[in-house]
Amino acid sequence: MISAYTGTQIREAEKPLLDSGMGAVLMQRAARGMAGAAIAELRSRGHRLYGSSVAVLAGKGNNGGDGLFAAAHLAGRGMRTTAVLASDTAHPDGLAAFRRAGGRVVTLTDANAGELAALAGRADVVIDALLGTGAQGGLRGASADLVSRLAAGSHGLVVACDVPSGVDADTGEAGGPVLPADVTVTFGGAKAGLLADPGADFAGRVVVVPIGIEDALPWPALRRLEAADLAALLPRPARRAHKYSRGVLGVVAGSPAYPGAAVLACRGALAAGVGMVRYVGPPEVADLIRHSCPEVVCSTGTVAETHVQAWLVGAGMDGSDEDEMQRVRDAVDSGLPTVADAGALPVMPDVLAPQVVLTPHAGELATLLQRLGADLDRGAVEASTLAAVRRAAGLTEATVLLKGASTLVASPYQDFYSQSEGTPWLATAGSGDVLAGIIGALLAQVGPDVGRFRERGIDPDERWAAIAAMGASLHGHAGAAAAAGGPLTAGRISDALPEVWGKVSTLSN
Ligand SMILES: NC(=O)C1=CN([C@@H]2O[C@H](COP(=O)(O)OP(=O)(O)OC[C@H]3O[C@@H](n4cnc5c(N)ncnc54)[C@H](O)[C@@H]3O)[C@@H](O)[C@H]2O)[C@@H](O)CC1
Ligand SMILES: Nc1ncnc2c1ncn2[C@@H]1O[C@H](COP(=O)(O)OP(=O)(O)O)[C@@H](O)[C@H]1O
Ligand SMILES: [K+]
Repeated sequence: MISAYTGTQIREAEKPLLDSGMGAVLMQRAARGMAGAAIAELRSRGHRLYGSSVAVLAGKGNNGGDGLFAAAHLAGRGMRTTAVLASDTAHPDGLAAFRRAGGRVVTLTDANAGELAALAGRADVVIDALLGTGAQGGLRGASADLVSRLAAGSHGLVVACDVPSGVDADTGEAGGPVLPADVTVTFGGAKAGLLADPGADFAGRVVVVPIGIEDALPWPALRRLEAADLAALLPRPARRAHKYSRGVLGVVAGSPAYPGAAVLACRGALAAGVGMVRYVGPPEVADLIRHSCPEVVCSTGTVAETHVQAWLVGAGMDGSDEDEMQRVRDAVDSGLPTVADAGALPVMPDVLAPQVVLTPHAGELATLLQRLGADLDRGAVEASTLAAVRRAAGLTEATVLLKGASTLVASPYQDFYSQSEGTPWLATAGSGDVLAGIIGALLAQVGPDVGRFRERGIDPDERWAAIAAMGASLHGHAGAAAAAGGPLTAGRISDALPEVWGKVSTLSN
């Protein structure tokens, strides 16, 4: 499990060490770690260290200090180093070390931003150390101008110091121009803003450098399940298992206009190991399901008549069929774990419960939040994904999964996840229906098994968020495997899932 923290959490963990006079030691650890990561990245790209050039963009705070010390280490390894100071002041010890190591120093002004962007653009490595966790808002003035020009032109490898400058470490919001990093070297623990869009767009690969504060870190602001977590949490059928003991998922989905969504959701669920799928809905949709996936048991019954462990509602529903909408409401009212997607979202009661997993994309989340009184549109959700998904979980008391390049999951309590195993090829029609099917299948199988989660350090009351995150992770892994670098159609995510599941679940912990 990857744990990520807010800047405030990291500062609080650092405080006892800073109070005991260890500040310089922490900075040295950070700077050494950053220099090491830059060297490793350069070598992996076939560069020789000696004679390569590095430009460090240094702000006036401790982030700039880290960057200057790291550049001093690189100068000591034979690299040609230039520091672009963003203001007249710089971290005094960092600057002194940099000068002693033979680095060249230039100061940014409004007049020379273009010239210095060109200079930095010619360096083999750019270290972005303008702003870190102490940033208030995005880059401004000449620094913003420098970064805009650098980002727009050609440049070498970009290593961000702690966070890409201008990305809010807590939220991932970007309040101005940001230089996209190839690698972000972050200190003491990952920052939540590196795992949430738009921050994740700029972070590149994230490398965490321990600096000695790790034991003092609190409960993380955001977590990411890794393959080992999936291995521990995914169900395995017992020897005496039968289809009912393995979990049955009820599906209320599809409409005469969108029957395919129901098929894709059922196929996702079947591929995710559920014992049985029971479909209840209009005969036209049931006919297509019978033809496309004969494993599904179809009926026209009510929710009360259908014995299941979990429900999937809403995929491909357009709200035109009142019987279907009644089934959606009944499924949610049943109190069983329920994944509610697409057409179910507009008819959800305002207040739900954590075993209801809502799966909006950004546009649907904006509509949901507007209904609950918030004044924000799709763009505002996309600019502030973590805050938006948290707000939705807080208001609805449901588990909310926000789909996107990074998929965020918020429980209404304190657990938050970000999964990003997928590929942009997953942005294809029907992909979300498959995700709903996978999550529904997991809810039916592992929803009742609180022990499994407790053993993995997950509070049983918070397991719904973990299950949603497991679904997003499997969906991403399967999508990446199926795409294999090329285009993808949604049905192939399900086709790839059993093999991905098999590989992941045999990993040892
Ligand atoms: N506290 C510590 O001992 C450690 C801190 N570390 C580094 O220190 C960083 C935090 O340092 P600081 O608290 O000095 O903060 P920063 O270096 O992130 O920035 C703060 C400085 O920038 C100015 N500033 C804030 N927002 C601005 C904006 N939008 N535009 C222009 N200037 C702005 C502030 O006035 C302040 O002078 C971390 O990100 C990390 O890189 C590491 O060295 C590890 C140890
Ligand atoms: N750029 C992207 N990178 C990775 N995954 C993505 C990207 N865009 C979308 N996805 C994933 O693809 C799925 C799309 O779901 P959704 O928007 O509901 O599509 P649909 O309604 O067509 O089924 C979600 O799981 C989402 O996280
Ligand atoms: K930075």
